[in-house]
Amino acid sequence: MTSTQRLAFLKGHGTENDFVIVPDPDGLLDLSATAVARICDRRAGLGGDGVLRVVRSAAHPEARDQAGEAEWFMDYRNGDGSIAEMCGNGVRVFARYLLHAGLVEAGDLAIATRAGIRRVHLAKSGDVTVSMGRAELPEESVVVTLDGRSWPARNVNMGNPHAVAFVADLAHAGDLRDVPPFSPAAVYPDGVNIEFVVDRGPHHVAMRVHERGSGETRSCGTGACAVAVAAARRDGLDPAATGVPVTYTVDVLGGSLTITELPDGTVEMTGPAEIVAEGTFEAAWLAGALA
Ligand SMILES: N[C@@H](CCC[C@H](N)C(=O)O)C(=O)O
Repeated sequence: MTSTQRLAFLKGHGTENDFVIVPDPDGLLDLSATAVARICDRRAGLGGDGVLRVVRSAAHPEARDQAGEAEWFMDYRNGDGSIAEMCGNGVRVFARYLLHAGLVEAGDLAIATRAGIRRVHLAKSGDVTVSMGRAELPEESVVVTLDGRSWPARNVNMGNPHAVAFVADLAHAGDLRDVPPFSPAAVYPDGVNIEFVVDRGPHHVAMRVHERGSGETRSCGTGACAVAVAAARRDGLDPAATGVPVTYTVDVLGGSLTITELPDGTVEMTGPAEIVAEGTFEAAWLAGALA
């Protein structure tokens, strides 16, 4: 594809974690980190927490081995252009786009991601449910530091890395845009997403998040899953041990997600996904962004 061809985009969000969707079924677009960062720029670009490039699995070198199970690959990029393994809100919006574009039918479908296949239940409208795989909780304890204060945190991997810190007040997360928190680079050599969590009631928590590669966002789906599993273990609950599923409501700045951990260890996430606009990139601007 040359940069002078018309390139379509859509804009969508899931609990206000917003994405620019770029359909590129044949994988022809050379989307550099710089181009993604320019597209996600909220003043000089379209604006978004990240980009969802929609590519046929068979046309993407990282997804060819998943093509037998999942026709479409979610090539997710953070707002700074970096690549991440997985995006929970993104995969719901991705599925909603596939239906919107007539590329799939409502019902059950599989989507290829860098973290492996994710199975999605997609109704014609309303919430989308995704099976997010198993959470891994390495034993080592980690510490989250922000603006001179520190909290113990739980290391949770949902395909991508998270540090979950329970705090007394979400205001302790301060202004995450100005002062990014950090956690030990030895544990997280590729960076980490950091969640600050408070209790709201039984099986009900609220979080704020600083995302690797995107800064503070209004929601993070993988983060909400990590938070729910960390909260369950803290509360002495483990579905693998009891055979009883455990559900938490996780409030985020942009809404609410329902997270259920099943006895087989898999985590299901249910939440909204909306397409809000579609258009085409202005050719001259796109040529500059892709240069
Ligand atoms: N917002 C996402 C997570 C996106 C990736 C993350 N920033 C990372 O680098 O791991 C979600 O909804 O899960």
